[in-house]
Amino acid sequence: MRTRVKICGLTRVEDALVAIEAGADAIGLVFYEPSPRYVDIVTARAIAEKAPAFVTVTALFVNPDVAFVEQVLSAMRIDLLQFHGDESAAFCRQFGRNYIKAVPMKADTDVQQIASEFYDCSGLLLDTYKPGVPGGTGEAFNWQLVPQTCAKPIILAGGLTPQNAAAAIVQTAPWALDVSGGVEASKGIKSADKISQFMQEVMSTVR
Ligand SMILES: O=C(O)c1ccccc1N[C@@H]1O[C@H](COP(=O)(O)O)[C@@H](O)[C@H]1O
Repeated sequence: MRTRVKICGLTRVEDALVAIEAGADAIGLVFYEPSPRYVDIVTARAIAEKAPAFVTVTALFVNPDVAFVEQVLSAMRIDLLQFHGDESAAFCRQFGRNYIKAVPMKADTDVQQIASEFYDCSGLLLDTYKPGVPGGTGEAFNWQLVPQTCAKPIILAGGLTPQNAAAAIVQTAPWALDVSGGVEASKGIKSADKISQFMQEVMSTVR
């Protein structure tokens, strides 16, 4: 089985088309204004419209207002919500949509307990913990912290690149990888070459 791939932080239609053509299973739109990958609703809708069937359009939020999430949901096709802040399980599930929850990984993070708290999530996205930075750090965490079994699908994130994607899969056997900065040419702008290399590395590790 090939490990699934989400390419996050798309800010341009042309980058989304490259990601989809390369075989991305999901694309991510960042609705968090401080991020260099932030997309406004008009741009996000133009990107989302390009996603064919079976490519999951994901909306990423960090501690959003309920009204803002609802505004995004009513403005375009969104298949999956990604919460990357301190949102509670009750907050995440109130929209009645499939969602994934980011987990900032520290040495003592209890992933099993979080899986039980977020029992209805579609996956836990394990990302690098960095004080004051909710995500998109471009830094990997200690993959030995990834549990070998979990009640929820594990999505590995944080500092993934074409150079470490295959090792990440071999070492952690995740359901999916989530990459943003590692396939960029510059902040917010994706590199077609890096996306292609990343997907080739993932495809080289079919299990
Ligand atoms: O990409 C961002 O700018 C971002 C901002 C706030 C929260 C999450 C963000 N991105 C997510 O962070 C991880 C890892 O990113 P990277 O590959 O290390 O750059 C990934 O899940 C992105 O979706």
